[in-house]
Amino acid sequence: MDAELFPRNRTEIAPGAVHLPDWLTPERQHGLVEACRDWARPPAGLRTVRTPGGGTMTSRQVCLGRHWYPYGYASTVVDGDGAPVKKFPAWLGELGRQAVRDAFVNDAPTGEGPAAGAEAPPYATALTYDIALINFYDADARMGMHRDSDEKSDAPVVSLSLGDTCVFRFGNTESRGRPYTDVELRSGDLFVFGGASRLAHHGVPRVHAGTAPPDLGLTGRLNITLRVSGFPTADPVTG
Ligand SMILES: O=C(O)CCC(=O)C(=O)O
Ligand SMILES: [Fe+2]
Repeated sequence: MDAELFPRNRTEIAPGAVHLPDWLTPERQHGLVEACRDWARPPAGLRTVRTPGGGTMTSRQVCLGRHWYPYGYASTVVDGDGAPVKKFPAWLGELGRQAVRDAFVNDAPTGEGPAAGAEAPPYATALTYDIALINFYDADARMGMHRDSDEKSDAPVVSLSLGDTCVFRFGNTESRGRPYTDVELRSGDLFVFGGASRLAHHGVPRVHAGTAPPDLGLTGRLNITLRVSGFPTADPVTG
């Protein structure tokens, strides 16, 4: 690990919102980048998202389990090639549960990947993650302040970062403005927001180009958020 003047520790940014630096091992990061490359291929691959006002999002996106479009979920790419959304793999759901377990255990280690045998909060094992939104950011991409509010479940959102470092702005539930906290998310970092922070506004005002770990083989930034849809008709996941 790089020598740091100030070590990066587990930090509770707001009630229910936790940053765990270096949660993913380099090997796990590599595996996730490879998986993202596969998911990004058509059909139902990486696409530019058009907003109802006629704008476009600068990050590009691919979804698993359910297709997100502004502002809802569908089983096909209704605002793209029309193909069925790719399956959400069971192993990704297990990673989501592990993330929640580690995020809400105070002494979760960092730099060693998921903690083995950490005691789970009682609800963590029952969380059925079934949606992934994967955003790819090039050097100029941003994401405006928004809330993740199209899910019908209040389960925590699990966010995994790969590649370039970004500024992640984590705000409040009332407005897109202050108060907010800017957090640097680097490759391998985990951020989980649930509880009182589940509907907090957040965004990505800046990506620091060229900061990805050289060995990762990724130019740009990938972010994977795992969500529980809470939809009664959610398709079963596959391995
Ligand atoms: O890229 C990020 O870190 C945040 C992504 C996000 O907020 C979203 O996908 O809803
Ligand atoms: Fe979001």
